[in-house]
Amino acid sequence: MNTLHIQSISKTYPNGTKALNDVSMTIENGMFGLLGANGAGKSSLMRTIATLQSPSSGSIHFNGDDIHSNPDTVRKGLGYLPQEFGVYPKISAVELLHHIGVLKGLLKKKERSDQVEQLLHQTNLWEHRKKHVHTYSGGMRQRFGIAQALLGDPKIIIVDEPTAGLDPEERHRFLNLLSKIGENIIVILSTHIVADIYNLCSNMAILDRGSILIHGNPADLVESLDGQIWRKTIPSGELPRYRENYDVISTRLVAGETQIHIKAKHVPDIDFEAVSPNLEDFYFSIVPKTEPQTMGLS
Ligand SMILES: Nc1ncnc2c1ncn2[C@@H]1O[C@H](COP(=O)(O)OP(=O)(O)OP(=O)(O)O)[C@@H](O)[C@H]1O
Repeated sequence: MNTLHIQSISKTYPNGTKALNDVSMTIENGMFGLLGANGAGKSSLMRTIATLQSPSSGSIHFNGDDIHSNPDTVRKGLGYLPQEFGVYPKISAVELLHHIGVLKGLLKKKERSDQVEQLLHQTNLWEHRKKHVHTYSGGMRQRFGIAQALLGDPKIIIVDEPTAGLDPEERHRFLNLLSKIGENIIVILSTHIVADIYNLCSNMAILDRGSILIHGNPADLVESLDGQIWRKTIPSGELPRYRENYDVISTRLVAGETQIHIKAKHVPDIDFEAVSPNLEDFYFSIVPKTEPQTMGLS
């Protein structure tokens, strides 16, 4: 079992932005989802775990090693797929993987070739291995990103917003790949897509303005709202009145009509309908309301 122990991490950038504020949690093997709106601090936390930046205070231990005191030891066991992978050189996927493998210290050619071949099969890129990576579709690039992250047999993989811009089929394929990988190592998935976390992750945390609001098992968190979510379709002009009188956690347009979800321990009014809560309801019920909430966290 691998263990990542994050203790009281804070990060303030030189311009004074406080991106992380006293973040603590322990992550073990499996898929861990980090959910939060734009600017919540997800990438800052990912980059700190990946040792690409140091925290202003606090520490992170991976299997007992302090990762910022021993970055080299930790980097060997770590794979990172950043939000922006950058510019791809005009060389084939197989050549690029060999190149990255050498940078990761896989110096024995035979061992490297075996890994590259196995990863190209695992990510379904074998038949495209001779194509230049810059000609790949978005989904293929992301799968290539996972292949390079897995080179060197890491014990922890960090993927930052990996499904942004993928079509539904590519997204499905990519997430299946991640969940298989997550059986044996730690996979940390940062996203603002709630469904991805609910479907894949055994544990998750919600980050809001640099702080962890809650962490736990997604199904348990959702279950804690059982019997407390109510739905009603209303004329959109009446929304302000409902906001005044009820705890409206989210609104969505359904066939041109406004549907609201409210949170209440008892049926709020005769024409509200009880609904089974989902992770979106949980998210909106816990994140402080700064502006009107809409379904979908983009
Ligand atoms: N290098 C930096 N210098 C200064 N401020 C930064 C830097 N990187 C991020 N920030 C700021 O820190 C806060 C957290 O940003 P971060 O990118 O970690 O959030 P995020 O949850 O990953 O958001 P997104 O989903 O938009 O990527 C934001 O206010 C952002 O503008």
